[in-house]
Amino acid sequence: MTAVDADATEDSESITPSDFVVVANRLPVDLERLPDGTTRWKRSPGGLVTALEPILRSNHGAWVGWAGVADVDAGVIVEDDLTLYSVPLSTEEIADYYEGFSNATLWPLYHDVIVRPEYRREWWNVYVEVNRRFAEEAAKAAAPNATVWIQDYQLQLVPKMLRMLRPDLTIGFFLHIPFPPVELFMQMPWRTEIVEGLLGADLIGFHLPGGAQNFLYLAGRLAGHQTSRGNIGVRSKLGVVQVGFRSVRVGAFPISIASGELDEQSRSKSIRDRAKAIRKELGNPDKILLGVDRLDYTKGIDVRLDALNELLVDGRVDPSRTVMVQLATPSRERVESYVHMRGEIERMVSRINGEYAEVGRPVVHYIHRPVPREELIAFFVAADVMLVTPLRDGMNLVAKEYVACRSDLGGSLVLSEFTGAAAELRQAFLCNPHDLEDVKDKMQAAIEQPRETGRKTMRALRRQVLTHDVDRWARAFLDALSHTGAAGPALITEGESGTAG
Ligand SMILES: O=P(O)(O)OC[C@H]1O[C@H](O[C@H]2O[C@H](CO)[C@@H](O)[C@H](O)[C@H]2O)[C@H](O)[C@@H](O)[C@@H]1O
Ligand SMILES: Cc1cn([C@@H]2O[C@H](COP(=O)(O)OP(=O)(O)O)[C@@H](O)[C@H]2O)c(=O)[nH]c1=O
Repeated sequence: MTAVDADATEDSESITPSDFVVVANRLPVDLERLPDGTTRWKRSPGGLVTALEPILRSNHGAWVGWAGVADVDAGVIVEDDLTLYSVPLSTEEIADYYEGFSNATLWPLYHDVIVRPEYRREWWNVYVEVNRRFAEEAAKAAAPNATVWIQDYQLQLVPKMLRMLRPDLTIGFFLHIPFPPVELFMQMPWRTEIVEGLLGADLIGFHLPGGAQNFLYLAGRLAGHQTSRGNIGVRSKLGVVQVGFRSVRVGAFPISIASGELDEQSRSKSIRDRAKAIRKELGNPDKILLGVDRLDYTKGIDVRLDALNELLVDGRVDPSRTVMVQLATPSRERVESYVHMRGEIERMVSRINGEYAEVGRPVVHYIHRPVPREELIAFFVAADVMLVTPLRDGMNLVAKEYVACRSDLGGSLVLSEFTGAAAELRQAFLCNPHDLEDVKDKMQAAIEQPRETGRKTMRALRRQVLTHDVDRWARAFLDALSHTGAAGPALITEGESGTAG
């Protein structure tokens, strides 16, 4: 392991621990290795950072996570009111913990086994070891009676490990991906260890009541604990698991985006101008269809390409007046199923273009690299039809971002029923991605939607997205956590209080 520039990092022994600690697989910054061998930090503020940054800063918070590159020990980085504790991972640990157990076992199992999960003991052993290191780092970062919020499927054992190290802490856990149906979860050879790992938390949050309910049932069946019986609500009616003297709460807290900020950004002149320029660069088509995803088999990029192909074959879409843009960020590129899927998608794009493109006028524009934020917003503003067709997705923030960017009330959203977002965006063109005819019908209806109907629909969608932002999500979860039995001193949060209870 090489150490990063000693001037930028500090020795963890000399740092004051924090009252609020976030623990996630990735830090909110990525370390970049430059061609000359030196490194530099690149901020990657996603929705989670945006939502938590004010709370973190008001509480002199800390973030524990991996810096995104192998074999580098970045140490502890102290910014004004925020301390970053990096957890170094070796090349072998990335292969076994991140690419292996997290993304070739848990990810496919939790996404309805679209791809067959691989159960390998050596991956599990490294997952346990790496989770232990995250727990140890979190224990160092947390002040007495602090609140610690652990994020996502990569770290499901951390709640129990951390509780054993630091019983004084209030511990929350949030799962960003779906929690699977009971029958699928039962495949997992280490199912009891995972359920018990999560039960180390005081509050376990899921996007949807269904996932929370599945977990509640398994806590009784696999770990033998007493559980509450009533239905779990959205930000309300939490379930309870009795773990000895501790009551663990289980709830549904659908995540969202910084919608107000995005709405404002999308109204700027520079974005509007860029959106117009994009349309012109695409040859001024009547309709621009857009897909924006990590290149992941869960996202159903193949589904929408298949549907478009058939609509073209059937003559229901005119290739001279319609263009599709697919922005696909590279993701988990060393995992076999991702390599395979990339080949499939690229074959489908060339097949459509081979049949229907003219010289200088492809029907499908495919970009396989990360797109800068401003450019992405301009694409949202330009697109007439947004295609969000996952086979399964925990939430899907892209769907909400598209809606937040449409203050002009233009555009239509085709949205898979198998996303968390579909539970909130009911007015979208909801489709079943397993039913190709349904996807084709919804795509065609979205393309042909009359302007006035579209405006009404978009107004309703925007009301939902603008009133349920990521700040509300974080506050609802943290308020519920502060009402659990174990809670220490309340955190300083801003604005109204959440509705969970
Ligand atoms: O860190 P990576 O392996 O590059 O993957 C990126 C993130 O993907 C997943 O996102 C999920 O969280 C979103 C926000 O809650 C949700 O909208 C989406 O449906 C999920 O797929 C993953 O859960 C994160 O941990 C990854 O960092
Ligand atoms: C393609 C692309 C996306 N983004 C941003 O990434 C996130 C994606 O979030 P979502 O919940 O839809 O899905 P996953 O977490 O990936 O499973 C969203 O905020 C996009 O705007 C981006 O910044 N750049 C890109 O090229």
